[in-house]
Amino acid sequence: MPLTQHTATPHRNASHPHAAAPDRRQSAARPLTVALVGIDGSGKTTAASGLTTHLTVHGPGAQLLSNPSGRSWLGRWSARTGLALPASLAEGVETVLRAANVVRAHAKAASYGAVTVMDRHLVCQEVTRQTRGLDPNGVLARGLRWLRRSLRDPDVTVLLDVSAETALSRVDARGLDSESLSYFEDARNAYLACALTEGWTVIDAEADPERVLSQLDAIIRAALDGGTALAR
Ligand SMILES: Nc1ncnc2c1ncn2[C@@H]1O[C@H](COP(=O)(O)OP(=O)(O)OP(=O)(O)O)[C@@H](O)[C@H]1O
Ligand SMILES: Cc1cn([C@H]2C[C@H](O)[C@@H](COP(=O)(O)O)O2)c(=O)[nH]c1=O
Repeated sequence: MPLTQHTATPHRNASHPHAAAPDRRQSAARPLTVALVGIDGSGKTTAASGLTTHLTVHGPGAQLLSNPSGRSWLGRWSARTGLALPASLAEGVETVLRAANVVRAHAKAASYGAVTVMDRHLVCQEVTRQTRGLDPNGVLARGLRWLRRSLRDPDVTVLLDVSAETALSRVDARGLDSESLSYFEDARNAYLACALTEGWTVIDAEADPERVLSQLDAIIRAALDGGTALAR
């Protein structure tokens, strides 16, 4: 199934350390939502956090919203209890949680005056499902597609691209979970196909974190300057 995406002086928010109120002097900048996507280990969380801090310090302000599926939570629960959900049930839970988190993030982004950085988006779950060979016409798959059509696309979606080998070595070094090289290869190909169809920006995320950050900063500045962000 081909995947398509139809889809300063910061004031710290005590409830979210990465949320900063937009600088009033600069909040004339139109709000912009950027979603970072890519295979596990591509550096989304590292880049999203660095970008949010950078935009908070240098303007125009940013908030970081993660869109997790609860995989790490489920993994920890399994390790603690010695229980494991059947794969299909676990996948269902992940899909529902991802969808709920994305809906909540979009609601928060809509009322935020500066840059919202999203770590993952709905397409991540679609790529995961496709790579795992799940039914593309099941209720959850159709629900994800409906949600993508219903929600406004992020203004900018950036694919952090790394080789399957790099992803595998980073994920192995992190030691939280494990995946096979072929899983990463398939998932990477699915993301690249999607980027081509949707015209996403693809960046080389093999580079060191500072270089990744400077590429992202340039993309955001161009989008803010060039009017990619739509007036709301
Ligand atoms: N540009 C980089 N160069 C080298 N190592 C990196 C880079 N970016 C991230 N890493 C490291 O790779 C590992 C995975 O990074 P991170 O958690 O940011 O990736 P992710 O895409 O969010 O992964 P996942 O989707 O599995 O949560 C971490 O140990 C991180 O320190
Ligand atoms: C594949 C897989 C991943 N994890 C961990 C590794 C990542 O940090 C997060 C990604 O989670 P998300 O909710 O999909 O954003 O989950 C894991 O714990 N177990 C796994 O099998």
